[in-house]
Amino acid sequence: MPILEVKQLSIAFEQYGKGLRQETLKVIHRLELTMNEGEITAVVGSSGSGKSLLAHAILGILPQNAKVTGEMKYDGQRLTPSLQSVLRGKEIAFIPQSVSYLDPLMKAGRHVRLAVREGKPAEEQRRVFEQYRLPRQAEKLYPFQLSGGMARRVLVSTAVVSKARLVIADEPTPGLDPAAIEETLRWLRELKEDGSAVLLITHDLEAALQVADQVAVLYAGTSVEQAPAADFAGSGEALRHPYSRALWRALPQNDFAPLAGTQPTPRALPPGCLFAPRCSHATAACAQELPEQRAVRGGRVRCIHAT
Ligand SMILES: Nc1ncnc2c1ncn2[C@@H]1O[C@H](COP(=O)(O)OP(=O)(O)OP(=O)(O)O)[C@@H](O)[C@H]1O
Ligand code: NI
Repeated sequence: MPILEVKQLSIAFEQYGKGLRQETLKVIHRLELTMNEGEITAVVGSSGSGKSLLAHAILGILPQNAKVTGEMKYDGQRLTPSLQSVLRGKEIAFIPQSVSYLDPLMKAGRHVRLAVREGKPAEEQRRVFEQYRLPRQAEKLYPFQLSGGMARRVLVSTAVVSKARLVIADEPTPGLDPAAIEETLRWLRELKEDGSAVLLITHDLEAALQVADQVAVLYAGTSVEQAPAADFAGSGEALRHPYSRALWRALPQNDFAPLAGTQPTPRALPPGCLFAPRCSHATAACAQELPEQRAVRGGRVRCIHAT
């Protein structure tokens, strides 16, 4: 049984537009994701594709003005707001995109001790600090006194001591040098070896493929494909969606060929398939309606032409 299933997730924001008229901005459209126990699932997509909103929806930390529809299941149970609040920070751990999620008034050691679920908090915290090469004195430091590298280690330590079954890491490698990226990916692999399922959110497909078992590709607020990581190979012939193939081909070790055009914004979405305006295979039928995501060759794809 999957540890997490997201089906037909849609998110809209009620907000005030020009002239204080209320408007509804649809940003996530029928997004789907399945995660298996003990696997690393990468969610890749460019800026604004909906990666962080997906994470926040799973955790139940979307802003008040977000309207959410669709279905999420954790370990076979409906992921309701009350279940989310029970699991959050415990069975489901979050390594946020920004260190600013650390409570500015809480010392690093206490932050980690509060997440300990098994064993003695003080002992576990010291053990994990050693494991992640955090100096003993760091436990007494406030977030603003930590270096960027130390703060990342504190965030990972917090996830590790919680022994979470599901760890969601939002963009854990932005702007890091190659050694720091390697290190962060190693931490994620260790979490997996310790039995956690890891959701790795990143715009860096190359980094994702170093650790992921499955890859979900997002575009303009929807999922276009979920595929085994092994399908990202050769010229991308095993992939099912033209956008996943384009992402793969754009990598430096492949054709390095950028895709022309830009991702549409929520205010200017095309009708039908959201990728159609940039797709060389698009036909008139593509503009009819947003295709459903369906099973094709051991993966899932949202494209009427995929075979
Ligand atoms: N609170 C909000 N109100 C209105 N629109 C929002 C809100 N939060 C996010 N959005 C919009 O939803 C879309 C998806 O945003 P999201 O933060 O999930 O993207 P992302 O894939 O995480 O991007 P990045 O790689 O830059 O972190 C974007 O178009 C964004 O502008
Ligand atoms: Ni984000």
